[in-house]
Amino acid sequence: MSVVIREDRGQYMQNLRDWLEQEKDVPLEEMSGFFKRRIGSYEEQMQTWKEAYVRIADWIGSDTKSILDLGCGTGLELESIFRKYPHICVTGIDMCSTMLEQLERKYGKKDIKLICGDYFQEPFEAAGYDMVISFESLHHFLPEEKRGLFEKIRAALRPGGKFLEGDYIACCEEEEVLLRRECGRKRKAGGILEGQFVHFDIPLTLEHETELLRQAGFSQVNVLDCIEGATFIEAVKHS
Ligand SMILES: C[S@@+](CC[C@H](N)C(=O)[O-])C[C@H]1O[C@@H](n2cnc3c(N)ncnc32)[C@H](O)[C@@H]1O
Repeated sequence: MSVVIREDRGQYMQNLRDWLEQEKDVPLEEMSGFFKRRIGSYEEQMQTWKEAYVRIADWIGSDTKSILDLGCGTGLELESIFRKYPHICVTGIDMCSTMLEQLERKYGKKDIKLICGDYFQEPFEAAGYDMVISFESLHHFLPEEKRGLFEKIRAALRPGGKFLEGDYIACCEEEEVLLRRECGRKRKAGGILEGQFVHFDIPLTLEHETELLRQAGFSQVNVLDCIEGATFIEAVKHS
């Protein structure tokens, strides 16, 4: 399927440039602190993607018994999944304990295991999951960081398993380059150490994101849809 990432690319890029100029002196915030400070309004903010949260369940195969959710946050993407598959077994990883506490309050009675940690560092059970999902989390990382993570995701899937990524994808190379450059500038200005995670969006273009998935060994990579700027990509691990 060919998807349109932004309907009005020219206007979108102009708005982005204006916003970056307006925010140029705003310091970066460390990742988990960013979400912790916003926990009160977080779920309301994320309603931009309410349709995406509902649609995500359509892409979970009916034979899926176990899911690994990377950057699960408060579990917004799990609502439609649990509604459709109440007995599905979920492992959720997130580095923000405050987000996980909210998830626990909602889904504590479900078959769910929560890990408070960094998904780049946490080991994943080899061939342990039918699906790996991640919604609106991976666009904070550089391609060289994501490449190794995609290999780890592939190894965590059973043969025939799928990785479903729903994320912010840059509409053009200019957006990818502009945001990465601005992130680098802000990191330098704030004296942020290499390897420290900050909340700043550095999405890749669809071409670059899907190429990384192929490089990680996924032979079939399908673009499913783009809903309110969240692009869904399915990467299949062949048996
Ligand atoms: C925008 S929120 C999305 C959360 C959830 N998927 C949703 O849609 O509501 C991004 C989440 O990714 C988590 N996150 C970012 N980088 C992470 C990392 N390296 N390891 C674990 N969690 C991470 C953040 O703590 C945050 O909860």
